Amino acid sequence: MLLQATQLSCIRQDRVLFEQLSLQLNAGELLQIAGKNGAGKSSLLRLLANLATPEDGHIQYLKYSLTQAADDYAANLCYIGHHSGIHEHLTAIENISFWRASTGVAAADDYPLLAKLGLAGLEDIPCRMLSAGQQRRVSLARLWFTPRKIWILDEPFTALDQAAIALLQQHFLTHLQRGGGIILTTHQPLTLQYPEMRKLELAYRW
Ligand SMILES: Nc1ncnc2c1ncn2[C@@H]1O[C@H](COP(=O)(O)OP(=O)(O)OP(=O)(O)O)[C@@H](O)[C@H]1O
Repeated sequence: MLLQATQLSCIRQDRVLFEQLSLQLNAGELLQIAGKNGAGKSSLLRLLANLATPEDGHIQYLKYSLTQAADDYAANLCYIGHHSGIHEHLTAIENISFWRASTGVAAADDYPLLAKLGLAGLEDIPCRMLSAGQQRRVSLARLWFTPRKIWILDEPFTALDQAAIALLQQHFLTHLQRGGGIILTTHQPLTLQYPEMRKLELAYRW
């Protein structure tokens, strides 16, 4: 088991988004968190990414609590939230070089990767000049070179066209086959069959 959350509670603006919520993520598994707008999906992902603390409950990475193993967990996690996380003044190549350097991944020729992501010819212009979908592609490029076991992805398909969604879903499959795990939210249907896939529906609570 990669990740286990036990009896989590989360309160935002005096509203209990969820309580006594437990889940687990195994190697090779994709877990989709579903629910209406405002149900608390992003809030749950932020707890699972150790970016916020639950009101109650605890989270374990392997057999360690996140408070004990925060650094180890961070080194094995790739979290991509609603915002692209790219530096708009830097080019796609510079953004990737920055991520590589900041996560200790060796430098490499990233032009082929950007071409694979449909960004050929756009590698060396500031990202602010790219379209929303192209910026999203740059942001997601991390998933192709970051050797991290757990991916937590908040609406990864936002702004992507069908071809990019298909490419990303195929890459999910490769990651799962290598023993990684994925937790994601999406309002769009997943169109690939994954060997181990579960869906957790978060009810909207008033
Ligand atoms: N940092 C915060 N401070 C105050 N309220 C927050 C905060 N984060 C989220 N909320 C509130 O918590 C509720 C759940 O938000 P969240 O973003 O988790 O929902 P969601 O299920 O991801 O929604 P969507 O499908 O629209 O992305 C919302 O009503 C939101 O206003």
